[in-house]
Amino acid sequence: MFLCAVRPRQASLFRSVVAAMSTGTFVLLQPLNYRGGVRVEPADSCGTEKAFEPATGRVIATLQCSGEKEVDLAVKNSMLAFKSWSQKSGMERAQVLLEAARMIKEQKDAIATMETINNGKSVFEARQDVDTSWQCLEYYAGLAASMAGEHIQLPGGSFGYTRREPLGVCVGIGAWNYPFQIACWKSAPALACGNAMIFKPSPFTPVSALLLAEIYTKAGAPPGLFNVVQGGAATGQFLCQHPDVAKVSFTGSVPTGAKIMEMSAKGIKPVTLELGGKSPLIIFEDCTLENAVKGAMVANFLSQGQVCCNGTRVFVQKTILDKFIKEVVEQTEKIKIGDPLLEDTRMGPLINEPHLERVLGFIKSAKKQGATVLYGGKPYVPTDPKLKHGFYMTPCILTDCTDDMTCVREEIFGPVMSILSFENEEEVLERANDTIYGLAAGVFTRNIQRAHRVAAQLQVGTCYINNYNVSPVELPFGGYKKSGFGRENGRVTIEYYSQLKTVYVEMGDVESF
Ligand SMILES: NC(=O)c1ccc[n+]([C@@H]2O[C@H](COP(=O)([O-])OP(=O)(O)OC[C@H]3O[C@@H](n4cnc5c(N)ncnc54)[C@H](O)[C@@H]3O)[C@@H](O)[C@H]2O)c1
Ligand SMILES: O=CCc1c[nH]c2ccc(O)cc12
Repeated sequence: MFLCAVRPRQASLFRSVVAAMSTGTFVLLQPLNYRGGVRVEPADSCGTEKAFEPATGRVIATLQCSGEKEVDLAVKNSMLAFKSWSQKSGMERAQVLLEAARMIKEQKDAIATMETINNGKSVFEARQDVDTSWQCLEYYAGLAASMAGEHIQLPGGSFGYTRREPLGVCVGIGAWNYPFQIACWKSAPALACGNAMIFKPSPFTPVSALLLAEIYTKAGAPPGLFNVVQGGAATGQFLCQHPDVAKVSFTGSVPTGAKIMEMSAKGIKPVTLELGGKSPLIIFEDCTLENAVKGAMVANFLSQGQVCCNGTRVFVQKTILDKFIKEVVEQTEKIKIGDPLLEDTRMGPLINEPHLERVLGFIKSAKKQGATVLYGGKPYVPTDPKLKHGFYMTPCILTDCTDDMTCVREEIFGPVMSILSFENEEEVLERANDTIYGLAAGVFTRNIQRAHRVAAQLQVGTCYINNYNVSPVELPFGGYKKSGFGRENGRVTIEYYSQLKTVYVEMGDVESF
């Protein structure tokens, strides 16, 4: 039996314990809320939620969902931290973020192991997520000191200037697919701008946000600057409705996003919504086929397909359809499914049983509607007996798909690639844009004019040319249409975590009536 984490001064012990950890051994024993720089049990609760180890199907924790009182305590505590933090210079804030980034880098394997145990993604991928996480902290540390306003000369020697100021206590609400990374992508710009943050992870993945909270404290953040409250929808509602919360940044589904927006509207709070997608990936006959095939795999099977921006509608030009299908099936057959903590595993289990059933249900309905299951799409039981109750399935390739099928219209959030064919550019653009979503898109072609022409016409927040699912922190990420608004990452995100004050300075006399 292992504890999930230890106090900051025991961090090296934590690293060695976690590094030695194997699938099926982990138990959560410590409190899971974080307030005032320490782990705490919630002051009150509104029910419980179970967190699983998806690889084995074991329950690793039963969470107490934080009630209204606990949420209020967390907000009050964060307001105190905000007072001192918001008065610090950008350079001072940067020092804390840089130290936290250094500690994340140092504990990369331990954090990735924990993420894998709680989420099910392969440890190979989880390490990449941790890299993008510390990079995000470093990036916003770099911007913190350069946050500045303008000086504007006015008639008669008068002038004005603007100040970029923090918002206050911001709430981050996360999805379960990138638990640690989402916590970093929200907290790093928030803290860099001088805000405090209360983060609520998905109840399915409560673990890694706590590791981040402990790291921030150890890096020198004042107690309360980054608090964690655990819980589900009710806890999320208490947070969004709290009058002293200044902003909500949400990552999750469209229906929940709509509710968050409604609650925030009542309190006139700004929101960032990072929602779902059904992104098109367009493969032209003049592409480099090998790259296009790899791109389609990355666009569909990373994190067991549980990625919001996945390119799940794969449009392939008719002239290369057969070659593409043959190659993509060959590559998919090679994906090693199994224990996500093993170094050579590339596909672990899905997040939980109901989600696995839901994904398999989409495949069943695709068949009914006339699609062909060319490969996979079945429950999978690894040979290792300890994994037999895990939530595994084989990656699925669907062909003979049409634009009106459910598998082509709805977000599946699992390893299911729908292949569609097209004749020409004009036609494919119209079909690619025929969706309520607008998170991302991809285009594979060696024709440079075509690549940019297509990118310009796709109604999406991110368009990949000759690659897919690469998210460097320097580039803004977010949606068009029902995939949300606001951005994470990139310089622009500073604007989403700050407000602009204008100061007018009179150099003459006041003119009266
Ligand atoms: N665009 C992006 O950046 C992005 C990233 C990851 C996931 N997603 C999307 O997230 C979805 C999968 O994640 P999920 O199942 O965790 O989504 P979800 O909407 O069910 O839950 C997301 C979070 O919202 C909380 N929540 C649920 N109801 C709430 C309410 N009424 N008020 C406040 N909080 C509430 C949940 O507890 C969880 O923390 C997919 O649709 C996926 O596309 C989007
Ligand atoms: O799952 C969708 C894309 C994504 C990957 N990592 C993160 C982190 C934070 C987000 O809001 C979205 C994503």
